[in-house]
Amino acid sequence: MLIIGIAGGTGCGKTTVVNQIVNELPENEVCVISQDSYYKDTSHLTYEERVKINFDHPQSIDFELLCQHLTALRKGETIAQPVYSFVEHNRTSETVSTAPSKVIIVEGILILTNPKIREMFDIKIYVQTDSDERLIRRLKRDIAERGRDMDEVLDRYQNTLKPMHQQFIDPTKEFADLIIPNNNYNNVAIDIVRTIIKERLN
Ligand SMILES: Nc1ncnc2c1ncn2[C@@H]1O[C@H](COP(=O)(O)OP(=O)(O)O)[C@@H](O)[C@H]1O
Ligand SMILES: O=c1ccn([C@@H]2O[C@H](COP(=O)(O)O)[C@@H](O)[C@H]2O)c(=O)[nH]1
Repeated sequence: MLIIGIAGGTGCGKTTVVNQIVNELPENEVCVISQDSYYKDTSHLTYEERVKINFDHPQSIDFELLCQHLTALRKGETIAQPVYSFVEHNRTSETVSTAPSKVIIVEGILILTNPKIREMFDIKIYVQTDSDERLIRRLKRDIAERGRDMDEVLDRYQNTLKPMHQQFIDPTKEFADLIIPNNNYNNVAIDIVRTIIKERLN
């Protein structure tokens, strides 16, 4: 089994990179775990209280559950991956049954901040995109797909995203085996990662 961790600031293109990598690979050989599925369950809070959570701080993530799930997958067990709702800012009651596979890709802004999770990765990748480009992408995506408006995205960017990125996310670059520059679509880097995975699948 090969476990690949893909980190990088919000909007850097992690999800897009993962989709590009996975696209041409056999479906049953690769599974994807998103850190977003492991935001802590905050059902005991009201929506107004949940909106105020700092979702860019490592404490917002249930790393214990993520660690349990990765350990289970490594042992060949199927897990029930939680499904997160960005609109509700909360875990839903649904889960997705995720079976172990030869390659597991874990992606998320904070996955390299946790030493136990970091140790589980065979390859650590950091997707690097300039902050202005990330902000533009995040604005467009969150308005189109996550039910936000411009003021909300910009307030969150100034108050939490930027300081948390500087304090927690950007420093994890030093743990990466590979840094993928992603201001533009980087097909060469995608091909390299795909080649590494294909070698493992053969
Ligand atoms: N290299 C790129 N160039 C331009 N837009 C991109 C690029 N990569 C991703 N995007 C777009 O930027 C937005 C954020 O990308 P996404 O993959 O969701 O980032 P992340 O998962 O890191 O937050 C999406 O709307 C996506 O289509
Ligand atoms: O309820 C939530 C939980 C998280 N966020 C924001 O999402 C990003 C992480 O997702 P990416 O796909 O990597 O962008 C993080 O910056 C949180 O601020 C949210 O808005 N609401």
